[in-house]
Amino acid sequence: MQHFDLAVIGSGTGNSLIDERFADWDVALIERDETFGGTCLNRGCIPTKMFVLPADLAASVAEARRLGVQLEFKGADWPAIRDRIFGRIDPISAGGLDWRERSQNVTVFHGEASFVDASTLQVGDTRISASNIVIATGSRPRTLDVPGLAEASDRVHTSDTIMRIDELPRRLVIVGGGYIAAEFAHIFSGLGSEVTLINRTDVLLRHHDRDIAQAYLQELSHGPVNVRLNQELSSVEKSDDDSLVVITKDRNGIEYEYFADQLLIAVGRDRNSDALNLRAAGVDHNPDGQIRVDAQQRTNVKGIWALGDVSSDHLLKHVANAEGRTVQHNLLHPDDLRGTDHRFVPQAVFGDPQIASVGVTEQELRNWGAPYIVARQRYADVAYGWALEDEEHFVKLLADPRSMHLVGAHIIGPQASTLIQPLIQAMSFGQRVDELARGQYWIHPALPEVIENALLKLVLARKPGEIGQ
Ligand SMILES: Cc1cc2nc3c(=O)[nH]c(=O)nc-3n(C[C@H](O)[C@H](O)[C@H](O)COP(=O)(O)OP(=O)(O)OC[C@H]3O[C@@H](n4cnc5c(N)ncnc54)[C@H](O)[C@@H]3O)c2cc1C
Ligand SMILES: NC(=O)c1ccc[n+]([C@@H]2O[C@H](COP(=O)([O-])OP(=O)(O)OC[C@H]3O[C@@H](n4cnc5c(N)ncnc54)[C@H](O)[C@@H]3O)[C@@H](O)[C@H]2O)c1
Repeated sequence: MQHFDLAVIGSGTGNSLIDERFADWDVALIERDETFGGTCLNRGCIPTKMFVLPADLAASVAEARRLGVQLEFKGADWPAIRDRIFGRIDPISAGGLDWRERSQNVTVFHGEASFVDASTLQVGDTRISASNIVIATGSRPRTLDVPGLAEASDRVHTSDTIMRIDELPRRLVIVGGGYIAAEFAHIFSGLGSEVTLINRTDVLLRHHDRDIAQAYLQELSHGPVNVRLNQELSSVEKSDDDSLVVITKDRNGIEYEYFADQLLIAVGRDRNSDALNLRAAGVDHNPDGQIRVDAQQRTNVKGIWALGDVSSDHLLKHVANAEGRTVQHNLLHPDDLRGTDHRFVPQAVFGDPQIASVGVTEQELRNWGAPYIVARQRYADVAYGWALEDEEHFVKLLADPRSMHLVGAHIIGPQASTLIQPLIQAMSFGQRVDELARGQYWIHPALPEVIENALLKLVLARKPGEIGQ
């Protein structure tokens, strides 16, 4: 049996952690999928955002009209967009595998890894052992089990397959109300599909601050997407003209029918720990399959580490990357272990509108009974917002009135994912609201003035009894 210094399971973030500092380690990298490089590259963050940009351009026609510029949307060439995107991504994935297979010290195993014991893995017919094992197996789309879904599988998709379809569907039904539903609703409605989004509750983007989630729902409902709330998928049939008939039920048992060409299921993700035979290694996990790790990314079994979607509370690539850096450091410096900083994890939804957030929501602060001050700043009330003729969008900031540190920042509107960065920085480095607002220039009349003004409102919101240092 071949022995390695390190075995890494999963070629997403797992592959990135094997850098030149491991040049004198004998490493095994195991991947079960045909494509190399994991979710973000092949079927996640990167292709979705490459589709979002053309959708943004298509949607800008309506924006332009409001500003007196007559643009015309003549349609989207889906095959050309798809082939451009995957014509870029697929070679990166193939090139990554090729490069890895030629690495002197790394052996790539193609197959599904499972534990035989705490230091032994089975991959197909091959058995290997390793002094350290990193589990970086990610997550996969959750599927639903309703009648008719399997029979219609050629037109039922998850985020794994929807981006590769042959043509832009005339009618797309999306089931789900989270990140993936929001981003694909924008992509397909922007490019010209009739999109119906069905969610089982009355809240979309449920983990976001309630004001932001409500504003998003309002805007989506008044835009090109047909939003249907409080309905659950109950079955799928085919109509006489070969359309998909998506049948849902509300809480009173009333049935609804939607006709579609394609159906996208976006109801969350399951962690890829079920195939690993964790019991053989004694690795602890939660009932939902989330592998338990400490701040140093160690499982309960010495020498077994985990990172990314399979173990993290945050299913986000920047978090997987940060956890990967922790594992790298800790493998290389076993006497000087570091932890991953999960204090201020930002996230952005690249829908229309964009949403970005970091820190806690107002609802969380209320539930905890924590003191807070809040400021809301509309885009409409800063100069660049005038240029945008913006009416709906805003920044919402939450701070601790005693320390004047930000505890939450939530933005809905143009460039939200970029605007939020100075707030993440301030929270991470412990800058006070007043320092951030007045300790630097804010370019006039650029859009970040919406952040500056929100910060100034927070300064004014502090009552005399709440003066900090
Ligand atoms: C549509 C979509 C859009 C997204 N957009 C964003 C975004 O904009 N920003 C963001 O931060 N995050 C985004 N994410 C989330 C992000 O893609 C993930 O958080 C990230 O890719 C997780 O990385 P990972 O290394 O943990 O897992 P992965 O990249 O999924 O890698 C795990 C690998 O392990 C392999 N594997 C699993 N089990 C085994 C086994 N037993 N043996 C061998 N190999 C195995 C898998 O095949 C896979 O290749 C998005 C996700 C999706 C689905
Ligand atoms: N921009 C980004 O950073 C980005 C983009 C896409 C995905 N992601 C990551 O991927 C994760 C998964 O995304 P997601 O959108 O699949 O999950 P999600 O957890 O964000 O949303 C799942 C949605 O499905 C609904 N749902 C669950 N079960 C259902 C059922 N049986 N019937 C109908 N609806 C049901 C839920 O109410 C919820 O609205 C996200 O949590 C996020 O971390 C991030």
